[in-house]
Amino acid sequence: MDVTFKNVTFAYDNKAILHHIDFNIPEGKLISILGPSGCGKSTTLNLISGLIQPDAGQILFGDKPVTNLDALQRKVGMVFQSYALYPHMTVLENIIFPMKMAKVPKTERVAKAKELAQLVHIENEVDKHPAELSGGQQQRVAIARALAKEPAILLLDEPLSNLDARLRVQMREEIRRIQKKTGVTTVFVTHDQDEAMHISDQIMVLNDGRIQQFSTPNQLYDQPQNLFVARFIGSPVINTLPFAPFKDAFAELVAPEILAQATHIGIRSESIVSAPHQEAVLVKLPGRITRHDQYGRELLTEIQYKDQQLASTNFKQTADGDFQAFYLLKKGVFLFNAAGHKLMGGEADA
Ligand SMILES: Nc1ncnc2c1ncn2[C@@H]1O[C@H](COP(=O)(O)OP(=O)(O)OP(=O)(O)O)[C@@H](O)[C@H]1O
Repeated sequence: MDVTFKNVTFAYDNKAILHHIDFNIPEGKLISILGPSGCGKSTTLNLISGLIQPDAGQILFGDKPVTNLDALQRKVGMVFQSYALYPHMTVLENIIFPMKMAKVPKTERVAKAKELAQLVHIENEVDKHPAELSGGQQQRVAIARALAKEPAILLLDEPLSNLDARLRVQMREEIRRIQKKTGVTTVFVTHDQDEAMHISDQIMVLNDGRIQQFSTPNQLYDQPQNLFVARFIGSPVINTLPFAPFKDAFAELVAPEILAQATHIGIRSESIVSAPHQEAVLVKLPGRITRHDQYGRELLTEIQYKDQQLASTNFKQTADGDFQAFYLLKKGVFLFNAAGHKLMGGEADA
């Protein structure tokens, strides 16, 4: 089922949380809502679920307006950070519970619960109680229980934050697999850009109750619409510097109106190279290597250009203090105006 928000606004006690939000979540896709703490991610999810209602605007599931329907009527499945399993019930009983509430006949619900246990790879633990399971296993049960309702939409609110780093990576792959297998439209809330980038068909980047960009992971990285998205997506974080020291070097490269408006330049670390190979070069600049740091496989090189420091992850090792030319590639260099809007970079032919 696809989900549409039309001009949705929401406030807590007169404090505006979401401002005129418009979006469409396509059917059968996995969408992440990504943004810093307090930006309105859970509020957006709760509006989709029907736990809260908007102050203005419309919410549709498919063609059907659901703005005034509660969570039960909307048929959503929810999984939270805390697994919220029933401790006195076995795994199988936990998965069965929503079907029991929906008065699904007994043999049918037991068969369905076993099928779901298999889907989430928990079939060998069905007679255990939640306390006997690891965090990852408990989250599998929570997902199976949410799917037992045959929800129109599956909503996951930071479901992996209680797991350790390795298990998080494993479980995000699992969620992706389960979502693909079931085809259920899924909305996943996270503040972890790496998680969102790996799991999603599309990512809605929120900041301060406003959608900054709603695109595929690659588009967010290669074609950020503003400085916030450019800085929020990507690791290491993009170099963002004042444009003034670069202005002369860019005079021949960009239109005069862009040159006049640009206040900041964003440069991805891999777009700063010591020698260009096949890639399209934007500009050659003089610089001094000030530092090299090896982090596992990654060599991070610090380059001084005029009074600015740039970090590259795509540089050949040379002696520190060396003067040498470096190159900025076309791909991964962006110019922004004072309001943070992108003026140049990330075009399809770059
Ligand atoms: N029940 C509530 N009453 C009043 N204010 C609330 C309530 N719930 C959330 N807020 C406020 O609404 C804003 C958005 O909260 P929300 O939980 O949607 O953010 P979030 O992006 O999910 O954050 P986090 O990543 O920290 O969970 C925050 O400023 C929060 O303090």
